[in-house]
Amino acid sequence: MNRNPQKVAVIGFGAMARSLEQSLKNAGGDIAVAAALVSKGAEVERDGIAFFRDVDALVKWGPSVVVECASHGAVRHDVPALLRAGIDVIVVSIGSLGDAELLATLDLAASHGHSRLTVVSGAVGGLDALRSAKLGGLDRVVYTGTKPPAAWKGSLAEKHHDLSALTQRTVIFEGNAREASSIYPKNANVTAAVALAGIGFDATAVTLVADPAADGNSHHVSAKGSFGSFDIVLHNRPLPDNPKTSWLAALSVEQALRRHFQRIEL
Ligand SMILES: NC(=O)C1=CN([C@@H]2O[C@H](COP(=O)(O)OP(=O)(O)OC[C@H]3O[C@@H](n4cnc5c(N)ncnc54)[C@H](OP(=O)(O)O)[C@@H]3O)[C@@H](O)[C@H]2O)C=CC1
Ligand SMILES: O=C([O-])CC(=O)C(=O)O
Repeated sequence: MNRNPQKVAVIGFGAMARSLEQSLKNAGGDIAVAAALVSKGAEVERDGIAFFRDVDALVKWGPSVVVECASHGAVRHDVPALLRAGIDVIVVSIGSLGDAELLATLDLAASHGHSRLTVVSGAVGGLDALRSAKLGGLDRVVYTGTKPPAAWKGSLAEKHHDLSALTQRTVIFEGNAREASSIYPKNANVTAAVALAGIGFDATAVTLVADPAADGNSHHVSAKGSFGSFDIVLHNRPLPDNPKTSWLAALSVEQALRRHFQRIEL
């Protein structure tokens, strides 16, 4: 297994990847983003980073681990090839895993390449408790996500609501995690994290809200089962470059990457 901390690559070089790169740089350790797979038309340059526009070229470069910070499409089109090539991948666009066929493809690719796919906790928390509670039996898991109207721009919510004219808390989606994570691929990956840790994509109830009074992205997970019950609420600050994405999601990627290089996982 290649564990060279200087051969870390990212997929995508948007708000989250840039936050990760800067945070690692500020920390000054030996883990650094050294390569990035970016979209064909992307015009990006950064000292010390090799940019690739094709997954095969990235495989040839030989990353020790790849951190996906891009999109559901990247998980679908690029991650299987990396896993098959024996490269471990950390994914953040986990709403894509609501597609059972894709999940099976990734599993097969990892098995073929003797590699490992790690799913981050992202912008949400309490997943360890949810995973434990699941073993005793869960009756109900409910997720409610609230973001300011601007964070829903460019999503399906815009078709049904005049987001800039909203004056009160407005429910923009009610359903389950499978639908939510697929309809809102840039806003509802957290529903997949909750679903995977708990009672699955179909049984996890989801409500998504646009609230002009919200000053960040809130995530409320409510679970009930044989263990008892819990309610966890996170009030996350967004990344400066992307109001959709919580800073905590970028930090969870960094944390997963640091763990990848630990001999003792803390
Ligand atoms: N698990 C969680 O809690 C969270 C997960 N996310 C996920 O993280 C992703 C990244 O977030 P963020 O950085 O804020 O988003 P940004 O939109 O700021 O950046 C994403 C970047 O990835 C690029 N990109 C998209 N698809 C590909 C691809 N197939 N190959 C290479 N580059 C690609 C985009 O380029 P271009 O525009 O040219 O396509 C863009 O530059 C989100 O799309 C979402 O799926 C986000 C928040 C929380
Ligand atoms: O970052 C967040 O607050 C949540 C998010 O966008 C997602 O789950 O896709």
